[in-house]
Amino acid sequence: MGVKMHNATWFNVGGMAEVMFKPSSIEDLAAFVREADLPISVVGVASNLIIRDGIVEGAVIKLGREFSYVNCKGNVITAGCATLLGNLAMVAQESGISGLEFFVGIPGTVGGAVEMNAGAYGSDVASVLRSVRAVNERGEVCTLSNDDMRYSYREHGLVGKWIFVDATFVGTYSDRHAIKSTMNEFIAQRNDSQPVRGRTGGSTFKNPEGQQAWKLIDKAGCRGLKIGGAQVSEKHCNFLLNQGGATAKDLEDLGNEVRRRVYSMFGINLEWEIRFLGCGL
Ligand SMILES: Cc1cc2nc3c(=O)[nH]c(=O)nc-3n(C[C@H](O)[C@H](O)[C@H](O)COP(=O)(O)OP(=O)(O)OC[C@H]3O[C@@H](n4cnc5c(N)ncnc54)[C@H](O)[C@@H]3O)c2cc1C
Ligand SMILES: NC(=O)C1=CN([C@@H]2O[C@H](COP(=O)(O)OP(=O)(O)OC[C@H]3O[C@@H](n4cnc5c(N)ncnc54)[C@H](OP(=O)(O)O)[C@@H]3O)[C@@H](O)[C@H]2O)C=CC1
Ligand SMILES: C=C(O[C@H]1[C@H](O)[C@@H](CO)O[C@H](OP(=O)(O)OP(=O)(O)OC[C@H]2O[C@@H](n3ccc(=O)[nH]c3=O)[C@H](O)[C@@H]2O)[C@@H]1NC(C)=O)C(=O)O
Repeated sequence: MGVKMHNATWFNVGGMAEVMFKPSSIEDLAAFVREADLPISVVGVASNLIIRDGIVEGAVIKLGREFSYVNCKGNVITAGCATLLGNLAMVAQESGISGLEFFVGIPGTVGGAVEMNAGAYGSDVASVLRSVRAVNERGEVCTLSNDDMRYSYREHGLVGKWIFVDATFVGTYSDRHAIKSTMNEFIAQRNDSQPVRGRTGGSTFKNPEGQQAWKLIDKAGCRGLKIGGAQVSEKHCNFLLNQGGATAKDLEDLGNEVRRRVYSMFGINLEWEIRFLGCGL
């Protein structure tokens, strides 16, 4: 028994969740957290996640489509945490609100972006977030300000477990055509440099301070390296790909081999940006 997870992930790998819970409202979610006597994990659309090949113990929560909505009030935009970032960027553009263009092309949800402080092309969640509502581990609904999040590069400084349910962003009024053309530029740059149509998890490692991970990986001779069905992308060597039939173990082993080679050449420990869930077989 259990729920197969691989179809729900960008890498298309992963084993079974013991329990999957899809809340349809905040009350539903909060009650589940209060009452479930199980370890809890959360997934968005798993575009930054390797779910290992064995079991994810306890309950995996994935917000239902009821959490996928965008509301604009002036230059303030509130989005449910299941909203796809591309949809958020599109609504902001149609409403003439600038600042959220960088979300176009990041294939995750608002919840995943708030957790990861997702960013691209000189901006990130920390630059545009006003506040976020979340359910804490006691099942209470709390509002956290941008300052409360204590954001830094691809992480927040919150303590404990939080399930984000909606997020409020502030942009600036601008011309719709100008916003659209910025978005088109970002899409073109990304299509040129990243394997966006592959089964991938985006950047595998954070860029070490003052360095670009891909250059270290390239110099360490890892471009195109393969383990099983997993391969370091030829196009962007900080991206891993499932080229067909890869297991989560192939991807994790390949990432660790890249880290080993980069460490032995440069003495630099690459830090995984991709998150892991569950146990191996
Ligand atoms: C082709 C490609 C390009 C990418 N480009 C970028 C980029 O330019 N910039 C960038 O920053 N990232 C990029 N990514 C990575 C990824 O899309 C982002 O990190 C995204 O924000 C993850 O969202 P998700 O819904 O897929 O989260 P998941 O991968 O499902 O989860 C990521 C983390 O967030 C947690 N999480 C998810 N939802 C919630 C929630 N509601 N409450 C609490 N925690 C939650 C999970 O537990 C996990 O720890 C890229 C990925 C791909 C595949
Ligand atoms: N399945 C995936 O996550 C992957 C998708 N892709 C790419 O995504 C595209 C669609 O893939 P496919 O699996 O057929 O798509 P689906 O429509 O079946 O859904 C893909 C994922 O996105 C979520 N989702 C889709 N639309 C919305 C929405 N409007 N609001 C909130 N969440 C949404 C789904 O959540 P829900 O559970 O609510 O249906 C599911 O987790 C393709 O181009 C594919 O290449 C690539 C790799 C993996
Ligand atoms: C994809 C992610 O975010 C990305 C984000 O999209 C981009 C754009 O802002 O900048 C970071 O990548 P990055 O530093 O590798 O920048 P990119 O824009 O992808 O590449 C920079 C330049 O290097 C070139 N490049 C990159 C890889 C490679 O193998 N060869 C190459 O020539 C690209 O063509 C581009 O001209 C983020 N990654 C990290 C770890 O910070 C992610 O976090 O998952």
